[in-house]
Amino acid sequence: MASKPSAKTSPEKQRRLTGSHTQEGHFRRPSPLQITKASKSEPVTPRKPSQAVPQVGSKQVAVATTVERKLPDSHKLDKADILADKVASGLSLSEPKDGSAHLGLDGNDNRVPPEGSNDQQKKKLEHAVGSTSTKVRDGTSQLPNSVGSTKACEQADFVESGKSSLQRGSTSSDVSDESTCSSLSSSINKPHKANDVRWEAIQAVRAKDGVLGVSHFRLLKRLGCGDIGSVYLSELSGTNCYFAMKVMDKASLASRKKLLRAQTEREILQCLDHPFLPTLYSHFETDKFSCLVMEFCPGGDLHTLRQRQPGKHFSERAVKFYVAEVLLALEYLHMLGIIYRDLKPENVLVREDGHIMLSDFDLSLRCAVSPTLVKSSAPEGEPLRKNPAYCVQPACIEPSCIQPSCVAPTTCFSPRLFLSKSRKDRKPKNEVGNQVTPLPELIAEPTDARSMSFVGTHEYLAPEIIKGEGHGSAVDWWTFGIFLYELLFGKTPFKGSGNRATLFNVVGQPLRFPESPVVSFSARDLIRGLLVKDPQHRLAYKRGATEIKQHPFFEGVNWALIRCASPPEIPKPVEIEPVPAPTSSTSVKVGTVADTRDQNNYLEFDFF
Ligand SMILES: Nc1ncnc2c1ncn2[C@@H]1O[C@H](COP(=O)(O)OP(=O)(O)OP(=O)(O)O)[C@@H](O)[C@H]1O
Repeated sequence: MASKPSAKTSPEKQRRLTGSHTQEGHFRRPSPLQITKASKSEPVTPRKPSQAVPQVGSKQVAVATTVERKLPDSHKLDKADILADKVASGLSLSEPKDGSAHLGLDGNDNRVPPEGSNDQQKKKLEHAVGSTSTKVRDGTSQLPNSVGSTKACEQADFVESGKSSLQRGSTSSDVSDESTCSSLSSSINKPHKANDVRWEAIQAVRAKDGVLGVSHFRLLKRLGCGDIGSVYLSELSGTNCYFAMKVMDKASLASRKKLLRAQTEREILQCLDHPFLPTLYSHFETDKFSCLVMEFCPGGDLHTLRQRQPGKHFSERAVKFYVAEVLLALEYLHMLGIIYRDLKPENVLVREDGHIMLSDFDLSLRCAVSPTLVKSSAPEGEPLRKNPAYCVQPACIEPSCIQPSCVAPTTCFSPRLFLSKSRKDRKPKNEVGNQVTPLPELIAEPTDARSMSFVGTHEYLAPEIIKGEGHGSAVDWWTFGIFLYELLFGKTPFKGSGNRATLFNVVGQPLRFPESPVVSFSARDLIRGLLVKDPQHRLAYKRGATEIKQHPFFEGVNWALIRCASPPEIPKPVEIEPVPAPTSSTSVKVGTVADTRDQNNYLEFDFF
């Protein structure tokens, strides 16, 4: 008997929406800017359940349900928000020599006092905030064309009214701040996806019909809604292949000055070819919409999954798995010159096989990077290029690209590279025969990147972003530390009673650990290394992921084969009842995507 999954909206991102939070687990964290703007004109609407699950034939499709968090009814513009606006709009695009100068504030006002003198810190930050608000009111932005973004989920633009989920939105200044931007290849070339049945299905349609378009897809369910679009579970008609299709209303993007952001995301997605990053199968445009066809992740997001854990936190073993995969994804992104900037559990989706996929690249920063192989596994004296084992091309930095066959998945977490003393003479069980030499050490950190944008999510914002000092790739290592902390302890370390308090805490409060749950010394040590407020003294500042991978917390992780390790949890497949064959999937003349509705068990709207 087929069972329907409980129909809820997609993993929300409400942490991006502002408001006071009462209890952990009830609110999504917001981001200052979007909140600010949204709150001025309209109250934030709580999420509502999404449309019923469509029946898509007697297939098994795992569709994750999500945990809802209550949202505050309305949001107030607070000084921290104004600071956000100020930082977003009042800064020069040039690479900062001294970030404070860009704020137009006295340098001292912008500096945070040493930890411990919290009152003093507050006063100084208050001062900065005050100056900021004045600037904003005076409209003295140094960037005339910069636009503060409303990051709230403006779902009415895209989907039927009242059916959208609110999202914990990320803050962004929407400033094109790439000071050292490199152009990314736009070719869709994904050698690691060669045997993917979904590619084959798409190629078959292309071969048959010439081009792939929206009419080839059936939209089955809205999975979620972000700042720039809505994402739908879609089936490539008649193929049993499911995709996540992100649909963006071009007029809405243009009116909200978000075209650049959408373009950034598309260009980044086109570049990616990594097991823990999304595959972009196709991109097409209609008169009204821009559509991205991506891999569908049925397991929901890590935020939702965490809510379901006992004590609302993951076991340390599970955390090790998830953060290790995220680390590899970030490493790859940095190697491509992409600073992600929006790491949080909501953006980490769970694939059908339980492995993760980092999503949402519209806040990412592209920059120049020169990946360097600092240590080869080749015997001394042997030139690197004579060692065919490792490829240092950005497209395949992942050492697993040279390990195509994965014969012993359970060894992925067995001690291999970083053996403790007691184990050093012991041979790891089931050691994979073709991986006996140490992995090479590759540094792919875009250390020269600088941005002055205010992007992220309150609880995840790095101090240097809040202070407007200019930031680079180290922000990803800060957010990685917050992410690790949240997965382990079930909450973030600097969360205050409101957004403003949170920002003060991030900048001025020392890191503290709760007494429970008990976590290992190595986990706390890693967090301490990552949550260093001065980015230059932060772990991974210079050598990026390489430094983090060598931390004892990851002892035993087989980086090359982690994609074959057993995940902590595999999403349950949900059987969906069959539906009558549709007559047409995109022919209903309903105007816009905003008119999307559930009809004949699948969603239809007019794309043209
Ligand atoms: N590949 C996917 N598989 C399953 N669900 C997805 C996928 N991609 C996105 N979603 C769902 O859709 C929601 C919105 O997607 P997405 O994050 O891409 O929108 P966005 O406009 O970029 O949002 P943001 O406000 O974060 O910029 C996500 O929260 C997630 O629940």
